[in-house]
Amino acid sequence: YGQSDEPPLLDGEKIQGKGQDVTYLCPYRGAVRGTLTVTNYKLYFKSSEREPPFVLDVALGVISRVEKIGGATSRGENSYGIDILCKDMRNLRFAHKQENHSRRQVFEKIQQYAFPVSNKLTPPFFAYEFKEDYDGEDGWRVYDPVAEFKRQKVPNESWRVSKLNENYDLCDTYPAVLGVPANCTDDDIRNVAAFRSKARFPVLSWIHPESQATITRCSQPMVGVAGKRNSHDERYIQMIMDANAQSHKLYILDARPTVNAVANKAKGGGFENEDSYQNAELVFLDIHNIHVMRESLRKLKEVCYPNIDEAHWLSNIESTHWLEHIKQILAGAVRVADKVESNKTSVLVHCSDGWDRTAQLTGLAMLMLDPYYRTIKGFEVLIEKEWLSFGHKFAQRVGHGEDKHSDADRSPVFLQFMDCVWQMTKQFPNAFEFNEHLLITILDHLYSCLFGTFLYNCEQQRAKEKLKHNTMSLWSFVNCQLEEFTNPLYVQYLHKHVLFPVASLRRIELWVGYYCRWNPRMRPQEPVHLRN
Ligand SMILES: CCCC(=O)OC[C@@H](COP(=O)(O)O[C@@H]1[C@H](O)[C@H](OP(=O)(O)O)[C@@H](O)[C@H](O)[C@H]1O)OC(=O)CCC
Repeated sequence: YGQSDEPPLLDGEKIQGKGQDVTYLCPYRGAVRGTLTVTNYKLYFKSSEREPPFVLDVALGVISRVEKIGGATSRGENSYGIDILCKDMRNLRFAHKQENHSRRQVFEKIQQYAFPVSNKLTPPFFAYEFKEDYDGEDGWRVYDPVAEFKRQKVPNESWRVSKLNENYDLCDTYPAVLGVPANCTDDDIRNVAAFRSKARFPVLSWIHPESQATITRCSQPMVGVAGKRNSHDERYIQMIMDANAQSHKLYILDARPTVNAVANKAKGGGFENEDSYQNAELVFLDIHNIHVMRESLRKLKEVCYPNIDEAHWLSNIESTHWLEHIKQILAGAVRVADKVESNKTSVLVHCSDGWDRTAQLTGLAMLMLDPYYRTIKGFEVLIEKEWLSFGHKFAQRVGHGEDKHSDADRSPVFLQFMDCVWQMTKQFPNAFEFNEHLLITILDHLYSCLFGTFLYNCEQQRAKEKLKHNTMSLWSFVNCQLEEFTNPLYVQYLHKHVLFPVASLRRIELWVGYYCRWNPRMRPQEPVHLRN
């Protein structure tokens, strides 16, 4: 056949628009002439004069902003076209010929299908139209909360599995199935939930198989400026402590900087007063909020794309503070893991809402403490449990389908978690069954909206949308080709269970494989065919 410029189409994918004789202004390879095709899922550019052909294959979900460059009167070379800002650290610029009148159609189709929620398309995401067999793998069956509790030998004499939230009317952002102290009553739970922000009361994340020390998680107590107390909350935390016979102490690790924890009092929130929680020790971990992290990544993108100023590389990276934030998160998780493992003492982790920094800390600590989560299936369970089922607001933090690129609720919280996981794989190269390609693939599909896995903000919404029935799980795609995502250096650790990464800046590296992935100079010569 001739060199067709038609994109390969997925099941359910249809071409919506096409621009002939468009020029992609590649920051590294210069101007590339070719054809730009827009479908209901992706943007596909293929060069017409190069051998081998140069291809760009970009899921529309990764687009954060589309702008027209130049107008009818623009005369300069390549001064008339489209600028596309992406969520995965790159921008794409295409030049059109005015006389072709192709820009409008292409621009409008990209806008329409990159922001299906803002444009009220039905169904709202391509995930609802995409079907694939994946050798019969069903990723929706990877995680079952009761089975995961069973793997942790819960229920036991100290912890029970509660279905009080099965209709999500106790806490609408929590999972239906929860681990709670065995001797607390449902009424206790209702009273404790009333004292915690958004009813996200302390529940079990992980229990140490030998010591029975636990990691529990929650949101901030509604202490407020008046310093309100709640005897149910205080007694409940005592029950968590008593559930661990090894220790008469409990650490409450508040992820926030103290200034923000105090500021939250002004909105009725705040933190536990140690006088009210007798045997608890409160520690602040100094991890900044979603706004600081969003700004930090914005600066990092500026430094990494498109060109890298070799002379100022290190000082530019330092000025983004990104690596300090990564270090702070990893150091916080090490403290959680150390208290549980070395001190055999239970830890309660919280922040303001308990769905961003708390998920980072419990997830990372569980990776350090339990080798199961370092397997591919176990890592999938960890993401389903500590991130998806506990209501990390993926749709809002990523902005799925919305054209609100400056939304203050967007923030790279999950990306930071994956960056910390990558740091751990660098420090322990044979402790993880999965490789860097799995981490990058998960992040690509955090944006792509090809799978139902990361859609919406909490379990209740996902149940309502019947995602398990109407969409494919990302884990189907992963589990049908495990060899692609397996770390060849993996040694099934039989003895050494616990990993303590060194969370100091001298050991933290910039994840160039992700942040500079589009810059061929930063990577061994990439194949010309750039697939996302
Ligand atoms: C006088 C008004 C005081 C006030 O608004 O307090 C509110 C805090 C906002 O609280 P912060 O904790 O700084 O910031 C919050 C956390 O990032 C939280 O994530 P997580 O799950 O990790 O907790 C997000 O879900 C919230 O959207 C965000 O507002 O704002 C500040 O502390 C800014 C500095 C004053």
